[in-house]
Amino acid sequence: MASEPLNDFFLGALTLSTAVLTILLYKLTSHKKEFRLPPGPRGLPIVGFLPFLRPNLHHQLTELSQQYGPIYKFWLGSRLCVVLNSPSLAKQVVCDQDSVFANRYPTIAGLMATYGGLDIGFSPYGSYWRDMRKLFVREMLSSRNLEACYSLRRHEVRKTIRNVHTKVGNPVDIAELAFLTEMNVVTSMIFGSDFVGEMEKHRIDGTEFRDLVVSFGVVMAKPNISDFFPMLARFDFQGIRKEMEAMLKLLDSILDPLINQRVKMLSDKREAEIQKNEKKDFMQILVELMEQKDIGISLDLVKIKAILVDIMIGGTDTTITTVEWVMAELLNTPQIMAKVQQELKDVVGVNNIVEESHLPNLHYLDAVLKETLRLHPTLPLLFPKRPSQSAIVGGYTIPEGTKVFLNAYAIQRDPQVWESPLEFQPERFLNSTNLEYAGNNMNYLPFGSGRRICAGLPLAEKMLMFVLASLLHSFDWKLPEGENVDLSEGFGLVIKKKERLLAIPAPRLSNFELYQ
Ligand code: HEM
Repeated sequence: MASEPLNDFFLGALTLSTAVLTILLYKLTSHKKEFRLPPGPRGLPIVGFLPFLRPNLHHQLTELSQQYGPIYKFWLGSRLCVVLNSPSLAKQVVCDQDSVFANRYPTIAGLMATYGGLDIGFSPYGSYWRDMRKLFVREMLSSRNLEACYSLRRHEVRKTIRNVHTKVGNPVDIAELAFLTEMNVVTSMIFGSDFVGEMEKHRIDGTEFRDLVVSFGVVMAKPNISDFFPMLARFDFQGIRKEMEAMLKLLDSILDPLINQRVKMLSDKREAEIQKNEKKDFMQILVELMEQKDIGISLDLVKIKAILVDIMIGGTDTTITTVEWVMAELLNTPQIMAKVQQELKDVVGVNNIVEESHLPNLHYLDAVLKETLRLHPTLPLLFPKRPSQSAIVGGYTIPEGTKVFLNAYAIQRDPQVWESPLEFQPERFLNSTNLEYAGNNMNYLPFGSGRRICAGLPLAEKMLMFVLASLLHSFDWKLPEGENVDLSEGFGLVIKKKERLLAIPAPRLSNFELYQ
């Protein structure tokens, strides 16, 4: 945190922030009787707790709960933050007062990346968000549409299996493999099976596009001083706004021609070129929705791009990271890996390939995935919430506009909630009927809860299960000689493994044709 721009900005911030802080303190103390803020660590004048933040925020926030209790506060610059670390506090926010806490706290980079919060994830709670989310969940991710683009997912996953088969006996970087697979699956679901071909038509390089998607995630994860001191935002001390502007320009140059071509195809009514239902991609669904008047929202080019950002940036990194964590946990516990593979043998068979129709019967793999997301929630603090009015939580006042973190990481590893919480035990999910992803059980929140629960959940679950089942059914995996699995975490918005996981595949199926 203590980088050069910080030094520069401290001086400038001093004067401006003193005024803000004085007003805030006056407001709080002059209402002492009504306000009872949670306890919390003291910070420094002006900057608050900012200089003490460590890169792995969820670890630090979990440690602080041991000192200050399940609800505590701290200041980051002029911003009051409150952290909730227990299931009962979570319930008060995402069940009892969900509509009050349904607003987001978007960062400057996040807002820019989503064309000013025109997406689903960062748009403020209200009718626009409701219509966009409805369109996404009911129209794009309806069972019918997910079914309709199954052949696209299948095609890309089979390509990955063929690719891994060429690497048999050699170490494979699992995150890279998961990245290529997910990116191919996602881009083909969005743009159709010949995404690369379509891009080439418009002289766009596929690698450049993938690098751009990665860079979006990196820039969005950078701590931005302008987020803590909004008055300083126009100075853009760290150059994050500038970086984001350049990336958006590049993204526009890639997406605009692809979308415009589809719009033109539709308006020309060149039926022959428009894919039929059995292979409908998201672009086609979106441009068709643009023409419809009864969907509650008037879609345009920019809104379509904002939705695509949610899918490409929000959807891929979380999924890839989860695939890597599952493989790491399985390589670390060979007896659990053996059980997963036995199940695949029983359900799919060794003379067959995995189809999505097998997934509902893979109960043990499902439990492995759930247990992985318990120990390694990719967004451990979910998306911070912003109450639209002052609220009482745990007997304390949370003023309007506070940045509220719901610490799913702490809850999912809490010894008062989970037996042997640090052990990887998928069995705990096998016999429980109420530990689903739907966010109804406050002990388990990897996709969040309430009205702003992950909108991509049906697709995420399908893609994760399909990719994992295919990799584990087709190959045996082992670590390179002398290597152990390192389960430590890296830093970022999405919590990845610190060390890349390398694993060596060996064919598991006797029939060579199943790899073709
Ligand atoms: C392992 C995979 C994934 C995980 C763990 C995950 C997790 C999450 C979490 C924790 C949230 C915030 C919920 C909250 O604040 O209560 C969220 C929001 C969201 N996710 Fe996911 N996600 C995943 C995959 C996806 C995919 C594949 C998509 C899109 C295709 C997606 C789209 C979204 C959207 C649009 C939101 C914002 C919802 C709203 O604000 O209404 N996610 N996700």
